[in-house]
Amino acid sequence: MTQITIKFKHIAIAGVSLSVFLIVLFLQTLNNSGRNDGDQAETSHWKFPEDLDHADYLLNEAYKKIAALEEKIISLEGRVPKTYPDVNFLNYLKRKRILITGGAGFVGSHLVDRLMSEGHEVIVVDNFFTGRKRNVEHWIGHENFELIHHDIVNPLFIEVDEIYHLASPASPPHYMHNPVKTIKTNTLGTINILGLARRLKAKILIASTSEVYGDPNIHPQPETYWGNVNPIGPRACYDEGKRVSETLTYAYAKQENMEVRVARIFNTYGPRMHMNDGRVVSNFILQALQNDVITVYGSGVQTRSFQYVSDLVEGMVALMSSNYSQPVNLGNPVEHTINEFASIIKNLVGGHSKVVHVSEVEDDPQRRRPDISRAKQYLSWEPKVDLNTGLHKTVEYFRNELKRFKYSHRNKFKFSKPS
Ligand SMILES: O=C(O)[C@H]1O[C@H](OP(=O)(O)OP(=O)(O)OC[C@H]2O[C@@H](n3ccc(=O)[nH]c3=O)[C@H](O)[C@@H]2O)[C@H](O)[C@@H](O)[C@@H]1O
Repeated sequence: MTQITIKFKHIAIAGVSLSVFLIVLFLQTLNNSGRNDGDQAETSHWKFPEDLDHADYLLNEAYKKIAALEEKIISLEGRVPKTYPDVNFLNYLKRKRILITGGAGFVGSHLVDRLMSEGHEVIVVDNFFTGRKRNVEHWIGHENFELIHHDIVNPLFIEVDEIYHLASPASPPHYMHNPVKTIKTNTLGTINILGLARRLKAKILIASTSEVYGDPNIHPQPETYWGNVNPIGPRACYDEGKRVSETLTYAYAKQENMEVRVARIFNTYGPRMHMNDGRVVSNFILQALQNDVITVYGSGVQTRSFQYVSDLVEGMVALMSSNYSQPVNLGNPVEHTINEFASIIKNLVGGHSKVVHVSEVEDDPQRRRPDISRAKQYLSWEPKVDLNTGLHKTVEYFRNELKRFKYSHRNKFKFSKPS
């Protein structure tokens, strides 16, 4: 049935194209004969007004036919069933209604995929500041999926069993773009979502960050470390925002007797990172793919430990289903300097990019590596995807994104190269 419909569509489109072609040909002939006859206006038998009227009439008729065919195509397209990724069937006892705030973002959308494929009902709430409909478009229309355009700074009233609260910009250039809004999202937004969880008696997982440790004096960082954050620096809107978010979570848990989970997420990368994300993984890969200079901020001896997004998602799901309510680090403990990371990307992508050192970033944490003993002990979780495997997938993703941008006129002006 689908094939017949598609064939019919092609025939219809071919028919419309042929009609348009014949009409244009006819009009051109008319026009040419008009011009030729005009040269010998005195002797000609050309009846200009009548012919023009007739051409108008034909053109109108053609427009009508095209409009009718277009309508037909739209109605036929509506009948072609959309296919979705496979999902398990869960009976009503096991199936949960799960809210993911920020579910159209990079991490959120991978979590959506995981929970949808398990067979749950997933409701995504996103204000699309950094999230994109494209990240979840493969679920739009699915009976278990709902997408709500909403900013969590305003209260939200829906009915769910569990909440993953991820909504917040996470990349430094994004969260510094509007620091007040970042603080509002992580304070007012978190209060609204905790309030919702309290009303519904729903279990809630808060996405916190390694940034609560600031520029750490203890290495690697265990969850018991209280951190070293500059409260008035450029990163404070996010670092302090997330610290307040954690404080609120435990205040609600104690006062309202709620079940809470807190994931401290370390540097995460993978497909669906935004082209304009601005974090080191996407910047370096895009620079290498385009043979631009690879920009290392500062000396490049600062370190990070990178985890692939599927590992993070597994960690979050394990944390939610555990009985453990204290904060848990989710990250990959394999640590690299940024200089090393630049070489890794350059070797992986190839090309002839040069690595250059540009000015350092204010308050840039100098060392970061998670101590994941807690996650191992309480969640039996540890990362599985090594850097090489994860980066291969991510490079492939960005290669395709660049092709999309090259051939899509719509996107031509949207992507500004990382600098
Ligand atoms: O990726 C993440 O998950 C983390 O990213 C950021 O933290 P940050 O480690 O500063 O992330 P990047 O912007 O990717 O920077 C990593 C290091 O690379 C450097 N960098 C970044 C970009 C670039 O083009 N060149 C470069 O040398 C930075 O100066 C920094 O030392 C966020 O603040 C965290 O919330 C988040 O958990």
